[in-house]
Amino acid sequence: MSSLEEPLGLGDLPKLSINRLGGFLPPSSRKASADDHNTGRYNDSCNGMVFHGHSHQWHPQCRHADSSCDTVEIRDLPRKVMWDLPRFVKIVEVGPRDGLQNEKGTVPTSVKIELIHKLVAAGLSVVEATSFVSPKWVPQLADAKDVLKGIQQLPDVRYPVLTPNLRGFEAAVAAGAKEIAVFASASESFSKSNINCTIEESLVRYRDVTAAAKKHGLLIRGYVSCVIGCPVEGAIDPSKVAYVAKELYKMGCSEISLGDTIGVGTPGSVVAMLEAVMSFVPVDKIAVHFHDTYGQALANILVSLQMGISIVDSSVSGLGGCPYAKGATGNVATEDVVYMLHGLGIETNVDLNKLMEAGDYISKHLGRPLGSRTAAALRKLTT
Ligand SMILES: CC(C)(COP(=O)([O-])OP(=O)([O-])OC[C@H]1O[C@@H](n2cnc3c(N)ncnc32)[C@H](O)[C@@H]1OP(=O)([O-])[O-])[C@@H](O)C(=O)NCCC(=O)NCCSC(=O)C[C@@](C)(O)CC(=O)[O-]
Repeated sequence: MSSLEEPLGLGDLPKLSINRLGGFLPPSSRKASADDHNTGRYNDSCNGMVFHGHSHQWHPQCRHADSSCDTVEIRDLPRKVMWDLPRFVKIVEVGPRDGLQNEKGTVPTSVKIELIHKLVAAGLSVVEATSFVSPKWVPQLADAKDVLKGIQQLPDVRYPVLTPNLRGFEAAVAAGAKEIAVFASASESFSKSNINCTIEESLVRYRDVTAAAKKHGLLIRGYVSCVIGCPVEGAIDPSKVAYVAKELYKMGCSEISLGDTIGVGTPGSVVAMLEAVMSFVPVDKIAVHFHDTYGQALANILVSLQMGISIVDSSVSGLGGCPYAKGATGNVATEDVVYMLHGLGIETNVDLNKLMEAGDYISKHLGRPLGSRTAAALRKLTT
């Protein structure tokens, strides 16, 4: 990584100036030794804050006088301060589907395919490719078959596609899908406007789809939308989200993605919702999917990580919205998620530079500014 794409976190600290970091971070990620403490080598740079591995407590007042102090790797500090953050987060890139389904104009199939290739080249191991839905409902993705057939699927990369019914499922399999996603809602009103049926009707339908997928040995992702709020019904009770998540899990979804479709969640409401879902679905099977309407998405992701989640959906350049959720903005930008995660010392396997190239490519094609704050800031620094 070049220093410009490096987040101002605990990544490659020697490249960063102490002043820019507010004098807080030490100039190296190696272990601080007792010798360092005695010589006071770290005093200026860390304001006397040090983590004591033996007591598992944060000591803001420590002046490094205790030479027996058993310090932990400084790179690990965020995970200690913020309780057991995961070491690795799997990012599920949803831009080519959730992003492009909301575009007014039609994006050529070749551009969609090139975008997916660029995202995979950036290191993303899951790229949601398209939807096999009714073209009357979502004309933007009417070329689903051509997109899926056109991409060069790599063996270690997943390319899930949305399938709302058996018809979509069969078309997806015929086009080479190895993973499908079913999408239910925790809100009755949204279920009707999005897939034209009640929640219970959708679950019946998805039992057929998931049974067929299992027969074909396909992986199945399950979405619950409106997990915090609905454009019509307002706040959604966490127990409703937990119910739908549990049903999707029971029918064989190996990952349940919880969508704050209109982006109204805050860390407070997200904690309550996740707690309810975690009573029924193991934490390692849960993904979070935040839209950034109120600018809360990164905070919501952080609190989700603190609760043990390690799968995060996001969309390159913040593309997206939902055609049936008026006013909802795009998903949180993948670039911003990667920047935050790398700043926390969490691995993603994603190359931020290459990811930004993908964001640049699609933003230029759509004729709009970069939707990622990280990409926009780094571009300003380099021009
Ligand atoms: C579910 C249906 C199909 C019901 O649609 P319907 O109108 O109730 O059903 P229908 O069976 O009467 O079908 C209508 C027409 O579509 C055709 N059709 C029917 N199925 C298919 C299919 N699979 N592929 C292609 N064509 C299909 C069908 O043949 C018929 O064509 P006609 O006879 O009139 O010429 C429709 O409502 C639909 O496609 N909805 C999808 C809407 C959508 O994609 N919304 C965006 C998803 S985003 C989301 O859910 C949130 C999420 C996941 O991103 C998470 C978050 O952000 O929080």
